[in-house]
Amino acid sequence: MIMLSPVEQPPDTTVQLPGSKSITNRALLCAALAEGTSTLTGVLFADDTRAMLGAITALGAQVTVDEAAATVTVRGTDPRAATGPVSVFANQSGTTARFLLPALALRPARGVLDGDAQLRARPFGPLVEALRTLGARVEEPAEAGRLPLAVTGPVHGGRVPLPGHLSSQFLSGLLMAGPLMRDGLAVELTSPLVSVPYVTMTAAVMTAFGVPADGLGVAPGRYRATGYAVEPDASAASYFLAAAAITGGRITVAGLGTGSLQGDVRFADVLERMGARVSRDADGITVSGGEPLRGVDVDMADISDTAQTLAAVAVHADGPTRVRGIGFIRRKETDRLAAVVTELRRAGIDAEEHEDGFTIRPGRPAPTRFDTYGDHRMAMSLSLLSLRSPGIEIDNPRCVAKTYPEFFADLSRATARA
Ligand SMILES: O=C(O)C1=C[C@@H](OP(=O)(O)O)[C@@H](O)[C@H](O)C1
Ligand SMILES: C=C(OP(=O)(O)O)C(=O)O
Repeated sequence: MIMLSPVEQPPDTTVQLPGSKSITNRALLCAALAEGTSTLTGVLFADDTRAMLGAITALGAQVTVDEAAATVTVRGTDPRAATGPVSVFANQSGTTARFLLPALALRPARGVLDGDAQLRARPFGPLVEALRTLGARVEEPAEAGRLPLAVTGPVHGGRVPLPGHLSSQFLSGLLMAGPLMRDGLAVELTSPLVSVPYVTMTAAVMTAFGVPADGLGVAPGRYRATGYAVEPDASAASYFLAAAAITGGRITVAGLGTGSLQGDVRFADVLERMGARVSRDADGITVSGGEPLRGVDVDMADISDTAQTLAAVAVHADGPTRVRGIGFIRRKETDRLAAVVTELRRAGIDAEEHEDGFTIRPGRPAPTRFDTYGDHRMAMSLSLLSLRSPGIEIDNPRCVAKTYPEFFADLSRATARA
């Protein structure tokens, strides 16, 4: 449990955040599949990226880590030449699991993929079906469409139908393995794609490793080793930008410029619509207190990792906030719609769950010990309620280690609290 106290004065600071989880895990996988040795800088070290480091090592890549310098070198491998069985444990990491399964399917040997209980509860069915269509044998020893899974390739590639409404990670994972498939890959989406900017990010990272890709297909080819600088994490940035909006202070997130690959930088646009003052340049994003915050009606299907952050901001607005388009976040680390509404109600806030989102009405949070459901984003978002209200406690705060082990220390420093 961690107890947080309100800020004494609004922050006025610049923060340097750890590297993007999503970009780190893409760059690690592309480097692992590349010819030659790549050097990645600005790398995130957290549970999710450690899971990916373990996974690419199991694939046969040679990895050297310099955590203090946030640097990893990766000598790539060709999984198509693999001989023996391997097993990969993705822990709680959706990206690691959904990106690794297609990579394991490149191997002409058996690969087993598993994760912890939280990840075992998340869907893999569309990926299982797609890999079968592409020529792999997939065993589902527990439950259909759930981890653990065992895959034996090699996949030959070609055309494949894929639903898009559950997660974009299936598409990203298939695309990254695509160039190593004999026939390349052409995906036909059978339902609307969620989290679209993450697929654009996938294509951008693939292109940086020498394989031009669009968001739906890729020709056969090899990745080339490269030097790659990972941007700071834009989802992590949402907590700091929200803190500035809630307190009326100023926080600049360095290194997240207008050219960012991460869709979640658009969380700042939502704050701007709520009345916060936002400025962006090539080096960073700044939020500084503007007018009193207004409620908004917003579709967050592209930036759903920031929906819980917005719920915390919405508590401090002067009218209701309605968030739409994110029914699929019920299948993340927890049912995030139910969790955020349940916890805000626990603090006496008027919050309502909808099939596709939630409505939050402003209020003053009562002293509350919040449950986090083992979801790092519940912990990080709910901690923002402490900025202006006393008596806020967060249960199991260590769950932030999934993507941001130093979150509480960094938030305390940025908002000048002990
Ligand atoms: O591809 C990625 O890096 C991610 C895609 C998103 O997941 P979905 O596509 O499942 O929404 C996001 O929530 C997750 O944190 C990271
Ligand atoms: C949903 C998330 O992660 P993943 O799907 O990569 O486990 C997240 O980081 O909020």
